[in-house]
Amino acid sequence: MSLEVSLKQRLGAFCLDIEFSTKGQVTALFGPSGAGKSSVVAAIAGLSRPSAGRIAVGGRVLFEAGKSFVPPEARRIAVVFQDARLFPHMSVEDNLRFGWRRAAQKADEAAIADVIALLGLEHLLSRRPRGLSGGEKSRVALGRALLAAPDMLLLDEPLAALDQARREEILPYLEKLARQMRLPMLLVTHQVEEVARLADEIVVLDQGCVVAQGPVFELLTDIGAVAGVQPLGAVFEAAIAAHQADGLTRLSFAGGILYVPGLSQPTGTRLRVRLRAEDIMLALSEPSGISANNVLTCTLGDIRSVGDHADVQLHAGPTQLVARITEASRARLKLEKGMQVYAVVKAVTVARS
Ligand SMILES: Nc1ncnc2c1ncn2[C@@H]1O[C@H](COP(=O)(O)OP(=O)(O)OP(=O)(O)O)[C@@H](O)[C@H]1O
Repeated sequence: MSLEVSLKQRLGAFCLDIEFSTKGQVTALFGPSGAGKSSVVAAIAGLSRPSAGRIAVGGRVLFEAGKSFVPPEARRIAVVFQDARLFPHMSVEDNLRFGWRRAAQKADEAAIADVIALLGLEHLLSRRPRGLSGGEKSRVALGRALLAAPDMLLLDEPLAALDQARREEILPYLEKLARQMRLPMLLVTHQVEEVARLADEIVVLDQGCVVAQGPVFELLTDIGAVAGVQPLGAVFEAAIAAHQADGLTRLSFAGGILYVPGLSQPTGTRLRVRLRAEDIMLALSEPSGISANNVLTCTLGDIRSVGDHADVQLHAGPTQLVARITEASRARLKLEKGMQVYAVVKAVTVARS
């Protein structure tokens, strides 16, 4: 389903002038604090009225300046905020069922059971929000939003209020959501790791404007000054090729083979892999006698100097990677575009398919 956003809006001294469209299943709205991300969410949800522009979801026009303004309750858009905003006087189950009432639909018990199972809420149903952990509250808020049967889910920094441990607890649920539900999502975040794990497309905002947009696979390795989503690092799809006797799992991807500590999923499972720029070292000849499990043969692409380090694009077959090395190393290795190099990968992160 497509999301088309074009809007102009003055908020005090701040000017929002936004134009983007996406067909991604999960689109990340990324940018520094104060870039305008929440203001865009508010406009899409119908919580504010831009002075100019048009907003459409799946071709259905929700706002067109001077012509139409669909009120928030009729937009079929659910929003999950970082503070969960549960009803304190209702049990978890009643909070969840409230979604159905808002959507003015008859409760579909099978759908409710599915969402409860998806988000692992079975043992919390009779509890009140007050006693729940931050991660549990976020899961209930997600469940309530899903049960409103929206056309699109807006997630406004749903993990921002959580500590690292709670984030790790809820990220797998978001990954499952992204994989199992066909529901398009717009995820507001300023965490690259969340983008890398969840998103297909990114829209980068700065000072009220869109400064870059594109597929996650491209933008997270883009070393251009504007687009660069820091910290840089490649994200790409791989499949489990084999579980080896030495305990490692072999992954194959379009640019080669990677070995990771044993995974539990069966052979053939498709996964998303992240290789951070800082976790790649470069060598001019194929290294031997090293502890790293992964060495990829690559061709050098563009190189960009940033202070005392250089960001180097690498092509492993059709897969684009990026490495961050010191300027001193770049000079010593006399790196130039088109050279063949060996990328020694120090760490591989495996996320959802
Ligand atoms: N109603 C308003 N009146 C005046 N200024 C506003 C209003 N709403 C937002 N702003 C300003 O607009 C700018 C963008 O705010 P917004 O909350 O959209 O940014 P953000 O990218 O979501 O930031 P964060 O990541 O910190 O949540 C900020 O400078 C904010 O102070």
